[in-house]
Amino acid sequence: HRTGSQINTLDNEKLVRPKEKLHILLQQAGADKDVFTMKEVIFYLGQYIMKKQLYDMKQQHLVHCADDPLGAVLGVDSFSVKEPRVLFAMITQNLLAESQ
Ligand SMILES: C[C@@H](c1ccc(Cl)cc1)n1cnc(-c2ccccc2)c1-c1c(C(=O)NCCN2CCN(C3CCCCC3)CC2)[nH]c2cc(Cl)ccc12
Repeated sequence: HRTGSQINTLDNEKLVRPKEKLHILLQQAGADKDVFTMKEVIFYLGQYIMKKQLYDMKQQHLVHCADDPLGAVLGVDSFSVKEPRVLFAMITQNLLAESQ
């Protein structure tokens, strides 16, 4: 059977190029390059959510981003960090396929 979290089943070392709006958020979280591994995109988005305190203080797995550019980038008002597949799908829509 498969071990590890479902996050690990996605290729963390694949290189991706964020689209403009997502790239701006990653830069605000401290990123200083144009091409990232998925692992780095996730790390910087986590930093962004922390820095802007977008997570729910009571239910810390909930992220409220309706009034933040993150909401416009992901296309949702809020999400749960407990749904990595949904999250990866929203993030992937903001990535340029590096192979093209
Ligand atoms: C496992 C991981 C994750 C990673 C990918 C996915 Cl698709 C889901 C979930 N994760 C678990 N909780 C979080 C999280 C929760 C609230 C606020 C910020 C981050 C994260 C996220 C990380 C991250 O790099 N996480 C490092 C350790 N986190 C523990 C939680 N810590 C905080 C939780 C809230 C209270 C303060 C500590 C921050 C460091 N990057 C993310 C980016 C987004 Cl778009 C969404 C969520 C996360």
